Amino acid sequence: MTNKSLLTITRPDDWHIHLRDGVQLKDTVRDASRYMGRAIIMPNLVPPATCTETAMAYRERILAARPEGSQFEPLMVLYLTNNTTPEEIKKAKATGHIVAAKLYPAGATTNSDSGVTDIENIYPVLAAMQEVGMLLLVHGEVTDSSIDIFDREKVFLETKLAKIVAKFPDLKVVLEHITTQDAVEFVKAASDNVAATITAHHLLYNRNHMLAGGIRPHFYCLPILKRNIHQQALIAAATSGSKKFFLGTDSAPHAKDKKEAACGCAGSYTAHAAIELYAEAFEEAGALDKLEAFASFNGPDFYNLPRNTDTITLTKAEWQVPDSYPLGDGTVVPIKAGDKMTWQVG
Ligand SMILES: NC(=O)N[C@@H](CC(=O)O)C(=O)O
Ligand SMILES: [Zn+2]
Ligand SMILES: [Zn+2]
Repeated sequence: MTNKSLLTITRPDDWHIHLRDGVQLKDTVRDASRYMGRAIIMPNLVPPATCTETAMAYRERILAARPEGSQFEPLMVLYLTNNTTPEEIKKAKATGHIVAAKLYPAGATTNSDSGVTDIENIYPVLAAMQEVGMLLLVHGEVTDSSIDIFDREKVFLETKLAKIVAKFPDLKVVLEHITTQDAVEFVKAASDNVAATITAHHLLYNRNHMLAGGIRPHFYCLPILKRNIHQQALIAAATSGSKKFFLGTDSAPHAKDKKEAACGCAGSYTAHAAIELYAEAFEEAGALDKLEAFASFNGPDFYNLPRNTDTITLTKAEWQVPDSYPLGDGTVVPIKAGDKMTWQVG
């Protein structure tokens, strides 16, 4: 339902989020579970969740960190390494709680050092995933230091992902947090087994927001914000009505001092206002009527899970984002810190 000041949609889910661990968990889970029904929980912990036991133990810690009465459901993901076995995939799948495995090319992003060094190393694992129906989630960037950082996603599609989807046509693949027109085109041209998540920050911002008139470290995330034409292509994809694109915030908190540093960490925090940020982007594009499918239908449909059956309501009401939020024993500076937002849930 839409009218001038209210927007009611089926309860959304977040198909890509980092909740971290330890003392940070109660803060990240509180924000993530505010209205998201489920979330795909990224496994790039230190050390990463590489086996069924560690992923399931992490799930228990997340469940324990939920606010009283919360029904928030964490959907777990195995972190693929060169040593992952097909047996581990089958064991993980049998739990019913581990729904995907994540390919981090080694060194591509935050906590990816244990990732896969050569994708051919995991072909037997991908075959097992295809067989049991476990999704492959991909951080799609090459790590070759000779490739320009702004080209790493495009080169990954051409040199790596094209091979994977050709060799494993029945494997369901989600290209995570896409940032380029090239990725939009790749996903559109691929079979129905290939989809993509899009973050709110890649819909709202381009590299000028990060680099023009001063460097703004809280916009620094991977894959890095690209030029405006890519932002426009992402907006067009998200609002197109195509079932291949869905909500994944990639909300990735780092403590303030780890971002505001000579060598700052990659990752932007958006879970404090996830659907509100997407609503601003969709409204700006004149496509608020497309938000529900993107946020609440396309994800569960692709994962073969039921859609949520209840609703949330966004209200057109201005509020100011705090300068920071607590994050364990430190703080995190969220996207739009100190700025006004125009949609509110509640
Ligand atoms: N997106 C990021 O810039 N950072 C993520 C990792 C990731 O999703 O690549 C993180 O864990 O901090
Ligand atoms: Zn990533
Ligand atoms: Zn991520």
